[in-house]
Amino acid sequence: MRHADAPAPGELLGAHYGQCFGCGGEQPHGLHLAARAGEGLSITAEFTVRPEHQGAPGLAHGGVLATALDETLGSLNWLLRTIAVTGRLETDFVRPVPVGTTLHLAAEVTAVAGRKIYSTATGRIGAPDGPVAVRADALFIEVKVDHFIDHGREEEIQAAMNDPDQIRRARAFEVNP
Ligand SMILES: CCCCCCCC/C=C\CCCCCCCC(=O)SCCNC(=O)CCNC(=O)[C@H](O)C(C)(C)COP(=O)(O)OP(=O)(O)OC[C@H]1O[C@@H](n2cnc3c(N)ncnc32)[C@H](O)[C@@H]1OP(=O)(O)O
Repeated sequence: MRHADAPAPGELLGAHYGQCFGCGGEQPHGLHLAARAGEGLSITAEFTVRPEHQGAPGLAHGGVLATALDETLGSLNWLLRTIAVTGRLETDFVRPVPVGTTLHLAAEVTAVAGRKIYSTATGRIGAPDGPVAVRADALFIEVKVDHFIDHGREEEIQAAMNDPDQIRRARAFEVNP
């Protein structure tokens, strides 16, 4: 079920962490992916491929495209107000994606079973109804905030803990009645 306090359909979701390679605004080479809440348990997102994202000349690296899918699927957490990490990500690369392309991504939750959140996403070239370039199916696993505190490098964890905005976000996610 979509959480009662989930962002409204159409609302832009901010970054869950400023240094995130997928969505963070403070990460110069990151994807700067911008996600928006959809209806029900769905999300849309856009990501424009820049020269620093190349694999082959003029084409996006597959791992970067997998990151865009991972980040979009991870954004579904905002609708469940659950903290979850990627356990499994199965990706289909259907078409090459040139530098300069805006990839239009759409993701939805397909099932939740205990801590397991199943979801699926597509990325289309140039427009929300453009040709499909990438697809992914994922399994995210719900974790407590301790997951990050226990495993993250000390200096970034300390910086995050000293950032009231970051703490507020973490707490907001953990409240999941
Ligand atoms: C003050 C600090 C503030 C910080 C605040 C931060 C707030 C941020 C908010 C939001 C952050 C979101 C960030 C999103 C970023 C984008 C998404 C990513 O890229 S995430 C990074 C990549 N992923 C990992 O690094 C996971 C590494 N893996 C693990 O840590 C563990 O393996 C983990 C947590 C995923 C599972 O470990 P277990 O010990 O908790 O649980 P077990 O019992 O193993 O699994 C639970 C169930 O899931 C299944 N499962 C687990 N992994 C599976 C897999 N790979 N395939 C199939 N099933 C799997 C198991 O079979 C089990 O199922 P059964 O309950 O028995 O039915």
